[in-house]
Amino acid sequence: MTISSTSAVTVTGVTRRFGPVLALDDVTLEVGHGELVGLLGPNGAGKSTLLSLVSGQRRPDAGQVRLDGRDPRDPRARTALGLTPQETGLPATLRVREVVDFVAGHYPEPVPTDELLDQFGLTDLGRRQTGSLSGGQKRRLAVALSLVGRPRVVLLDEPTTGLDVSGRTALWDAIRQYHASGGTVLLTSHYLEEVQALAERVVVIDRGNVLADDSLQAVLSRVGMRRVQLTDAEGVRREHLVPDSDAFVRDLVTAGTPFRDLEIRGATLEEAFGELVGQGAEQAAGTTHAGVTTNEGALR
Ligand SMILES: Nc1ncnc2c1ncn2[C@@H]1O[C@H](COP(=O)(O)OP(=O)(O)OP(=O)(O)O)[C@@H](O)[C@H]1O
Repeated sequence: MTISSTSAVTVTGVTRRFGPVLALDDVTLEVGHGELVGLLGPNGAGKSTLLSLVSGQRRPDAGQVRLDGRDPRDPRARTALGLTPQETGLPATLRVREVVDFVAGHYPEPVPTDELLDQFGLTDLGRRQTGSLSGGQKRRLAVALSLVGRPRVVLLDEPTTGLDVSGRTALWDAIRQYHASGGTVLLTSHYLEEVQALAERVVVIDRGNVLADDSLQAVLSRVGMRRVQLTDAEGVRREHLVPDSDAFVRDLVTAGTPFRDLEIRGATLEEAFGELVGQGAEQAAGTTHAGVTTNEGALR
């Protein structure tokens, strides 16, 4: 892979250990300006470690990380960076508006506080102390704070975990709006639906290794199976995973098998992810089977 020094983020041959744990194993990744990249992987895959290296919080044991062409441990490289870590410690006695004003005060051209609060549905909570906010409200504020300085690059570690459906949708809109204005986003998520809804490019990581790095469409197409759903003559809804749905339906018709309410769709990102991570685990363990636990589209 050719690494360009002018990319938003470049990670070249990066290895990071924590004692005996190899969190990242010779990882190379490039994120161009204006890209929206979803970083997927099961628990402990190395996603947060990667973000902590890109944000300059940690140093790689080997390899190089660059943010806008600079070492992210240099504070000047981080002036154009926004970050929402998995957990954000908000000062409990400060009001929402005060926290936004405080963070905004560190930037030359911050988003006006009213505009930011409105964008994240926080206007009515502006006078509330952050300690009294619900988990979902705190999360929305944490993501809002990452955008207050009009960053060029934003790293979001599981931005919508703990949010209800409307909170998640509002946050997706805010992320899309930021991206549409030219911003670069690297986000991790356990919600595959979220990555499928937002990302143009997907990087799948497991056990510190990049298993796939491709467009969303290309990752989806790795799972060649089609899902055919139909209701049979007894009124029972049945589902078939088949490589060629046209041939499958043709065979049903030729055989005179009665069916109704036919639905055919391609693979979801969840299926593609399961296949990719399953393959990686098989290679690592030399086994023939590996499972991925899924729960309502969330990977844990
Ligand atoms: N400070 C640390 N000390 C020791 N081990 C660590 C430390 N930070 C991370 N690790 C280990 O490194 C590996 C990668 O962790 P990381 O947090 O990057 O995974 P992740 O993909 O973000 O997982 P999750 O989806 O659970 O957040 C894990 O085995 C983790 O236990």
